[in-house]
Amino acid sequence: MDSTVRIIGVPMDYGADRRGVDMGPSAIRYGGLASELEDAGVEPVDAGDLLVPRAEERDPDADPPTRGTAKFLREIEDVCSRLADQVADALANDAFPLVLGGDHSVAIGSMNGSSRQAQLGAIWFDAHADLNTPETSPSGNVHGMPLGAILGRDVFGEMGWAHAPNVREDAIAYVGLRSIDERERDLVRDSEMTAFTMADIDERGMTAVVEDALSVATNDTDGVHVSLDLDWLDPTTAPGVGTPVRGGVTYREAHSALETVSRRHEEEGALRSMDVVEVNPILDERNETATLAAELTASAFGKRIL
Ligand SMILES: NC(=[NH2+])NCCC[C@H](N)C(=O)O
Ligand SMILES: [Mn+2]
Ligand SMILES: [Mn+2]
Repeated sequence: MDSTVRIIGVPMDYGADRRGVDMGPSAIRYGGLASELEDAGVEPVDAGDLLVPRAEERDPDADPPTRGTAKFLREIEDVCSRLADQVADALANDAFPLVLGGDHSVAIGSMNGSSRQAQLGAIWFDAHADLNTPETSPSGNVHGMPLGAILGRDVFGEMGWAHAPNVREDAIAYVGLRSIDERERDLVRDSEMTAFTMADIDERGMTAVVEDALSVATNDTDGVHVSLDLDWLDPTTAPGVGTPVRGGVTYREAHSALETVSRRHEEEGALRSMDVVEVNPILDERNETATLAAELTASAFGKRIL
């Protein structure tokens, strides 16, 4: 790959209950992101962090923390709208937008910006389906809703900052699902999305699964958004996440998955945008999860062992 990668940090934790994921962008940078990307042969340009007002500094009278059952939705709208502009600006300037979260609600902004001028497919590397809406969410946490938002489900359909009309359900593939809420299960089953669970990875191997996911996401689209939630990995390998789930992807499987993505990108220019989310330095051990996030990102951009 010969392109410029524009790094956009989003130090936001409004979408998650456990504090600390706002420090993810710094931790991933300290984990060696820029030099890893250089090793991958791309030129990283760091655009710095978006300004995210701290929860403690909000005017308590301005907006209640919970709107319906989506906590901090107004704050998330503010951040994601600005993020979408930044992502669109990067693409307009021939730079590849790489968004560092932050909790997974940042994906609403990344995918909105990335799909403004293009039909966008997506691969969702995650333990969770993130398909809730304020109506279905058991927690009210927006990091469990980004795909519900993008697809314009329930109230999100009326929210232009959330709903991304150029993202078709049938161009989205999950890889590594293993924790789905009760009401979400039917939503996933009844959707047109393709869901590869951990069981599929066990049976068929990571490479075959990711090849299929890429075929879903590139079918009749202009490019693919890769959303990498670090809780996709097993918590023994990636302990620094707020919602860990046992039985996740191994270190080597994860690299293999992103190497498969990069190979397809080299062949057909499949990748359009990416976000790396849910790294929580407070819960991490000596920054290993953030370092892993940096390494996996480099694999997606073509870093190879040999
Ligand atoms: N991006 C994440 N880590 N999402 C976790 C979501 C957990 C749960 N499904 C919820 O809606 O609250
Ligand atoms: Mn997750
Ligand atoms: Mn997620």
